[in-house]
Amino acid sequence: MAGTEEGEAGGVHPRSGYRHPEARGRGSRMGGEAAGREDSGAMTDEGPDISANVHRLIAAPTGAGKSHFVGYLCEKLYEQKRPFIILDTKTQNHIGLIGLKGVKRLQIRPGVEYDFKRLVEFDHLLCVPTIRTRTEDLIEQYSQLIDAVYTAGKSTVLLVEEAHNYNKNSYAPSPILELVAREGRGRGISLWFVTQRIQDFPKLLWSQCYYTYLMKFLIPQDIRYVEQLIPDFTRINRELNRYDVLEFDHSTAEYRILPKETVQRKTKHYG
Ligand SMILES: Nc1ncnc2c1ncn2[C@@H]1O[C@H](COP(=O)(O)OP(=O)(O)OP(=O)(O)O)[C@@H](O)[C@H]1O
Repeated sequence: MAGTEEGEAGGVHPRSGYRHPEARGRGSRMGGEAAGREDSGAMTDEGPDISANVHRLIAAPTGAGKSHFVGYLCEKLYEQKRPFIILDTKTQNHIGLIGLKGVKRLQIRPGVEYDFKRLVEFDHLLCVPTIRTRTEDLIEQYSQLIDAVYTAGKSTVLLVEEAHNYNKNSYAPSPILELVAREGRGRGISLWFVTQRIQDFPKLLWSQCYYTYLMKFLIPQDIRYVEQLIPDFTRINRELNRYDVLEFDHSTAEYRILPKETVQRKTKHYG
């Protein structure tokens, strides 16, 4: 693999976190929402833009830093007093977040029926499996929970770990994810999909995301696949160092690189 090539991005320092001028101009689905963010040439310290109630995709290979970054985003939501529900597929992945007061951990046990309608009353919820929960059963229960959130019109961010697992295949999205991706924003629900298998994640769901966050990819087929939605990705990927995060805004085709040093966790990450 090519190493990082500082200075490659048309005179813009690739580590500065500022948008590449050539990436502009794919039109805007978000109206003026992205306006007002000026290029200034200074190092960014503003972090990712999580203000908009929009769906997002976080994708990277295993070990690339997804859950570290997701935890960081949840800390930001928490600071802003914005509700979130994490649907985790691992027992320990996000456990550090329960260090934040009011974050409730719910262990989903196989075969147990939950009153999800009541659970959606919690503002900050971390759902985890037991070590014996099969993925299939977990996805079934999480799908019911997503349905309950949607039905209740609970305004929240739903973080869906291993989001590729919900779908029959990459052309057949899970019905509940498709429904919430299409209609959820109107009910205040943002889906934040997380996946380590970008090629298995349905493009139909990805196309509903306004922001994509990517860490460095190493497999050429994955890079070419990403290029279908982010045309310049081969070049951008070369600019990424390990754990750096690319924030790509699909409404403007602009991007920023968040250097790994800026993705600082307050709670402990056990991933
Ligand atoms: N910005 C960062 N700075 C320092 N270390 C980081 C950063 N991001 C991730 N790491 C470290 O990299 C390792 C892998 O990160 P993480 O667990 O988030 O990967 P992942 O993509 O979620 O992996 P998996 O798909 O296997 O769950 C962890 O030890 C984590 O602490």
